[in-house]
Amino acid sequence: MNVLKKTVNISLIQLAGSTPDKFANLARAESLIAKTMEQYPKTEVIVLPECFNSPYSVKLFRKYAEPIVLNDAKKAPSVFKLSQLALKHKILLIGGSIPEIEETTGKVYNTSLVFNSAGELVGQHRKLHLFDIDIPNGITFKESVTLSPGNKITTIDNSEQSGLKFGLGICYDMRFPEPAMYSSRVEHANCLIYPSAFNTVTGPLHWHLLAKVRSMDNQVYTILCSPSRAAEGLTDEFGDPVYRAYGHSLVVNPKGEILVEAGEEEEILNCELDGSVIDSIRQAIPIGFQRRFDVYEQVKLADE
Ligand SMILES: O=C(O)CCC(=O)C(=O)O
Repeated sequence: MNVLKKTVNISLIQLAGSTPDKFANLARAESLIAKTMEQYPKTEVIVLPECFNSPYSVKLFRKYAEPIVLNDAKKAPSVFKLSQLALKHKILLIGGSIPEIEETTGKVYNTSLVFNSAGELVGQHRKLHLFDIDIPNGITFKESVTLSPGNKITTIDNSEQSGLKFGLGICYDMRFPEPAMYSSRVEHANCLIYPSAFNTVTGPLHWHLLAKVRSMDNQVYTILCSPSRAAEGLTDEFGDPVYRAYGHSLVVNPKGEILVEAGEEEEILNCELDGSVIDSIRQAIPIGFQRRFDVYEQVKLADE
């Protein structure tokens, strides 16, 4: 079932990599959202990148973390700002992700917040799969040093307003086909959205492939939004190299074709998602109902 009955105008903001000043990062997001609305006034949905308000560093996530409380600019300035911006511009805002602290447990999560055009929080996703990898002579990263994983698959239904019903994941989550399939097949999402920040080692290897395969397997749109790439050789307050995101934010259609793609600099992308493309590819290549769950019973997720 495809609930995307109209076209949706969507913009992705490939924001400059976050500085150590949280309020400067929020102000940057605010001004780029305003610029997007000026340049692309038909925009109904805006997507921001992973950790857009904080440096991407396991040593710093806790310092930048805020609780998810509404209407409290002091306690949760990023949450407040995202809500205000969604309301001001009357958009569905997929607010990248921010480090979240759960006050009752002291646990820190990498969390994506979604606000509707009334500025209401309509969904949130805690990164389900933490980015713990070790590629010799490539990159070592261990989010689990400070972050805890979320425990649920997130599908957000904004079909009444924008037409979008989307599976929401954060970066490394895109490597796992099961939640994407669950959102698309069981919950009938028409789009998968991943605020992300791949790097210069795994980006060239897998970024485009992953976006295309998630779209192709599920015959839905896939949207990846990254920060722009930081200059080479910068170090942070600990003397550690500043994380260099891959860039290349993009939108892939349900056929697996890239519709728009950014380079490595700060950039705004805009495109239209068209629900009829989902219907036509599903008719032409009907893998949705050709599945043989009678043969691979154990991986059955839902009947067509
Ligand atoms: O999966 C990858 O290669 C990169 C993932 C990542 O950078 C992240 O989850 O933040």
